[in-house]
Amino acid sequence: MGGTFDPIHYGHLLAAETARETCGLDEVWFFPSGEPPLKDSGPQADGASRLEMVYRAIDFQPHFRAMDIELEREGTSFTIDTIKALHELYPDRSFSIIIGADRVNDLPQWHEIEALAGMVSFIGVTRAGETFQLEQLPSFIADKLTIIEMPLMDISSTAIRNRVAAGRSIRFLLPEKVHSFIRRNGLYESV
Ligand SMILES: Nc1ncnc2c1ncn2[C@@H]1O[C@H](COP(=O)(O)OP(=O)(O)OP(=O)(O)O)[C@@H](O)[C@H]1O
Ligand SMILES: O=C(O)c1ccc[n+]([C@@H]2O[C@H](COP(=O)([O-])O)[C@@H](O)[C@H]2O)c1
Repeated sequence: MGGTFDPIHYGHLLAAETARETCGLDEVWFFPSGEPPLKDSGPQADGASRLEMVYRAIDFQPHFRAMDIELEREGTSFTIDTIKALHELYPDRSFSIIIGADRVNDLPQWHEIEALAGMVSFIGVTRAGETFQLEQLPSFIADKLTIIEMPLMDISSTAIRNRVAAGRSIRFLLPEKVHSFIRRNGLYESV
């Protein structure tokens, strides 16, 4: 499960856990993007902080791992490059990409999407405020896509950053260990 994770929140964690359970995944690996593709602006927090927040969020979860694979790579963090690297490192594993409904809808715009669809399957998770536009997807994507439902959580990293900048509470939108890291380091206090 890739993401900007700026910061990671309970929407990400519940999507991952629901996908793991529903699709019988062995593990979920979280990889924060270095330079997210298709986003208008880059992350506000640096890569090391976003990775640290992921580590704190998944602490003690035996089926969750965090990877710095995209933070170590230069340039735009295209998923296909990550999957190629993971296939080299773990040739006996097969991979699924977990994405929310917003990302499912923009799959046709992903870099080298035909090749990517040949290498992975996609798990699309419901997201509050987003509707799947499945009829827009070419069959080579639709054939590799499983849609699953999670209890909807109307949480986004943008809303969390805006709340911090406005001096509002972000408690219970993300794990307490992430919350304390944000407060201690003064993250997101200005927009
Ligand atoms: N509340 C949520 N429910 C389901 N999926 C989510 C939710 N929030 C994020 N996702 C999914 O998690 C992945 C990573 O998302 P990302 O890190 O961009 O978070 P975000 O909350 O969308 O961030 P931002 O508000 O900064 O755009 C994406 O596939 C996204 O669709
Ligand atoms: O590879 C691509 O072209 C591509 C385009 C858009 C999004 N992604 C990946 O989808 C994941 C979620 O993206 P985002 O922007 O919602 O954080 C993250 O791992 C991105 O690198 C990948």
